[in-house]
Amino acid sequence: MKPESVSLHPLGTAAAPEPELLCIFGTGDLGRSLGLRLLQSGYRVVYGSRRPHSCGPLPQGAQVMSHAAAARSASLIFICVHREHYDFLETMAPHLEGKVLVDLSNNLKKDMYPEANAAYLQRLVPGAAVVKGLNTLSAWALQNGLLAGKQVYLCGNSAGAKQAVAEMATKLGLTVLDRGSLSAARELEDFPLQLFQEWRLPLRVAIGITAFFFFYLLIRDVIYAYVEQGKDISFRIMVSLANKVFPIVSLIMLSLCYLPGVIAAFLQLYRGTKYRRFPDWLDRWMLCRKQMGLVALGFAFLHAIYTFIIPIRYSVRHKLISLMKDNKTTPFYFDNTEAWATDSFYVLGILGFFFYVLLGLTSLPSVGGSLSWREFSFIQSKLGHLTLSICTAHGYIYGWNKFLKPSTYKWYTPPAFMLCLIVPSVVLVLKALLLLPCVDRTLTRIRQGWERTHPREEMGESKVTNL
Ligand SMILES: NC(=O)C1=CN([C@@H]2O[C@H](COP(=O)(O)OP(=O)(O)OC[C@H]3O[C@@H](n4cnc5c(N)ncnc54)[C@H](OP(=O)(O)O)[C@@H]3O)[C@@H](O)[C@H]2O)C=CC1
Ligand SMILES: [Fe+3]
Repeated sequence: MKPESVSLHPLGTAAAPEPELLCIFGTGDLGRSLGLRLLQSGYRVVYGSRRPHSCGPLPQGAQVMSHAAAARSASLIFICVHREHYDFLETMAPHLEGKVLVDLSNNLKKDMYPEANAAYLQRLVPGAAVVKGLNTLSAWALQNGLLAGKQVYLCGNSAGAKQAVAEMATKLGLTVLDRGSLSAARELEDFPLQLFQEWRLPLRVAIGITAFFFFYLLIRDVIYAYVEQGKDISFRIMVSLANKVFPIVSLIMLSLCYLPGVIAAFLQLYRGTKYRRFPDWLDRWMLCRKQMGLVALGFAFLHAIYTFIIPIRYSVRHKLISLMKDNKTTPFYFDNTEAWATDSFYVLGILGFFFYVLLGLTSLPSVGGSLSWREFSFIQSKLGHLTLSICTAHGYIYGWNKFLKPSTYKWYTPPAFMLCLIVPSVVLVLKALLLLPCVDRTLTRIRQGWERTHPREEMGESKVTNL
């Protein structure tokens, strides 16, 4: 029997379609990095350049031609040229008829031009479908392949054109978010200009608290010793003073993460509804809680590291050795209470830091994303308040025997650690009030949509409707 004929070609090779050809105008930083990434994702790339023969090194495998020739060969064109040079595209308009143009341009500052770059491009080339997007990427991220899961925005008037760009972006590993029509282009162009937007408030608060406590401690510790005792202990600025400032800032910042939640709860209780907007300042505060927490964690890290180096400092070693040499060791009786206090102080510090790190880890998108909403809110709220309680207790135990000593109040001022306990204590007391069964029940009902209507408001409203 004759055997059945078998194809000697590997499966599907003969039928494999040629990879799609994409065009890039501009052989600058962005053009080159984007081309490289597209080639690595399996596309073919053709560059359109003013100087096809002298445009410098391009990614291996890419072709380079004049703008017109490159535009003819592809249906999707990335415009990697600064807006200032877009005018050449007007003369190119006949070659760009029916093409999808991706505008990746950014400006140096907001409102530089009366219209968005993408709208300007659409006006220059009315026959093309302009899509604004990918402009939040950087040439550096493209070059180094740091794209996985990164969110990019698109907008444009043609659904088909947006679909084509979205498919390409997904293939690069990006997550695409459609922001609607081309009228959103200005908003998209403003995104890259927002420099660390969510970090500004937390950083400003952290710098403010750090500066205040640094000078407060400088006056109380260093200047006081110089003026009252004639001692120069300015070297303490480097470690002792810094290691007092860091935990203080950390604890205050941590409590500032939980204070807006507590204020919001009281506001909801007072208003008897959750359907009224919070004041703007509270909204803004709530939105930067994660950043506040991370700044707090940073300062806690510094405190932990600084604490480790204390025993190896020159001044500490000097003090110990001179005590031993002079044989001036004062009788050192064992005090059980003191032992309990110091051990508890260290243990609370360690536990507090451990929960702090746990909180920080759950704020990472990769970890937080794997948790359900209940798990996430349990960790951020219950574990958060537990961390705050432990760290506050750490602070109280630090000063347990100092509160009543007159020598603590140099120049009639309270020590810094006492001041820093005010905000966390207030937060914890308010939180404890919210946990009272009667308050908690009402708050839970409000959060489930129940509303306490004010008879006066009702009357007012009915009066208005009667008029
Ligand atoms: N660099 C980045 O990380 C990012 C840049 N962008 C945006 O991408 C665009 C390009 O940026 P970038 O690549 O950094 O800039 P470059 O200055 O590195 O490159 C711009 C390219 O535009 C072309 N070009 C310059 N002048 C003209 C002209 N008169 N007419 C026609 N083409 C011209 C040139 O290519 P040729 O000589 O081949 O014609 C040049 O290489 C900008 O709008 C920028 O805002 C957006 C996101 C990130
Ligand atoms: Fe501490």
